Amino acid sequence: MTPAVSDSDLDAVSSLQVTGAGPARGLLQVPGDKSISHRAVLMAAMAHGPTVITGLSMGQDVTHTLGAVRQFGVSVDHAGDGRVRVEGPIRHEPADVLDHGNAGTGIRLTAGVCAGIDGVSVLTGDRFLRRRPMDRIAEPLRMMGATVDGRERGRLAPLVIRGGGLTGITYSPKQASAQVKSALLLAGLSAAGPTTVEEVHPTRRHTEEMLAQFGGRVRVDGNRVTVEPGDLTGTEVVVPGDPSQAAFWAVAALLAPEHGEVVVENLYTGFGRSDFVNVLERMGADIDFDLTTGTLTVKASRLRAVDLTAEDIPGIVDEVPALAMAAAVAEGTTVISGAGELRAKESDRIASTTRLLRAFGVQVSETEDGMVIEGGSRLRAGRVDSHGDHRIAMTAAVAAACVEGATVIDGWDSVATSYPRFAADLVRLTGASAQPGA
Ligand SMILES: O=C(O)C1=C[C@@H](OP(=O)(O)O)[C@@H](O)[C@H](O)C1
Ligand SMILES: C=C(OP(=O)(O)O)C(=O)O
Repeated sequence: MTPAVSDSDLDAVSSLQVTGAGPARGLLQVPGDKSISHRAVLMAAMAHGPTVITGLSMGQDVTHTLGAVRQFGVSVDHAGDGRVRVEGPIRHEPADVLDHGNAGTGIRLTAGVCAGIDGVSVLTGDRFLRRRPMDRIAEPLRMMGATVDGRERGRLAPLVIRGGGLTGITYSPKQASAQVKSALLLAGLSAAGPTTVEEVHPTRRHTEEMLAQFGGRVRVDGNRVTVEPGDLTGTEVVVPGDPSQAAFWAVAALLAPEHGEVVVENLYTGFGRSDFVNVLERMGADIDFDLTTGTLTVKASRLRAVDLTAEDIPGIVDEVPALAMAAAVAEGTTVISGAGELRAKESDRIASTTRLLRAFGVQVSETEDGMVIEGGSRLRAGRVDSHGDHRIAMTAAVAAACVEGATVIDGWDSVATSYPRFAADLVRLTGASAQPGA
């Protein structure tokens, strides 16, 4: 008999062993959206008057953002169930180093806030985050007038920012990156004159949407977004469920040809986050996303290969590992290209996804900006390393749940950055057993 799994015990294990039972079946709600949660906390900290946030992500990434805003002397009252009261505004430089853990969104957006503060801020993170490029925000923030330094000539964290006295700029980021856009818009709130970001490919619009909600003056015109300097006012924020987390359950319903059926409720329905639904539809999945309720319904289907190119990537940037696993069981060869940005995530996700698929017996080759996946595989249990990347670990877990035998996932503790209790949901929805791995 499988030992009882306590909900949170498995979050902290460094290796998780999953013994498969079949595809996912059932109804669930996923954690509050991580992107929206970071922004809600930062804008609440910048705003005048209290903000009450409900449904906040309880993952470590967002907990680090809450820790960061406390360093600015902002009051944070956390009820522990995703309900938080934050009362700003930030009035001075942080009292200590801002530790963002594993969170790229956390450090880059907070850097934008720090650039607007008259004082010095030091921002850092874990060994994975300290390897990720920061020049993408450092360069434009310098153009606005901040002093930004860091390791490797200001390219890597720890970053040291001396902010204040900014001037608005018009800037076109080289990458399609909502993080870069958001860092500049947050800095622009305290700049002299408007700040405009022009995107090559449109990216998620949470910052634009939430600035408006906090009373900021923001204009969106096609791929151009402009913020005018001004104060924010505290408000109420209800964070919907995270579509990127729902993607794992969609794939978990589809990895076996029969029996899978998952319903995920209360998801964010706005721009740029549910393109994985369209991709799975292109692959032949029986999938429906109700935009009025935010309910995603996925049923077992025979999948076919798909070509994913640079145009597709910004809308599925965090879902590629899960979609690649779906492609492994689809009929035909899937080609993913134009995905070079994936090399700058928590892990080099082109390399780590390729290794992940191979561990399950899939034939896959890595290219400079993507991968070629031979479909029609019968997945087999193996041993996988997450490389410190929650999305690799969660993709491995849903695949492991659908295959016979035991799979060990090393680096499982990375999952707590975005989805505490993922293992408990996995056990409930798939009938798989999960225990600490040896
Ligand atoms: O703005 C955001 O909340 C995010 C933007 C994306 O990163 P990039 O801006 O680097 O593409 C995404 O990968 C990340 O998980 C969250
Ligand atoms: C890339 C991600 O997040 P971040 O950049 O915030 O670390 C992610 O969650 O997949």
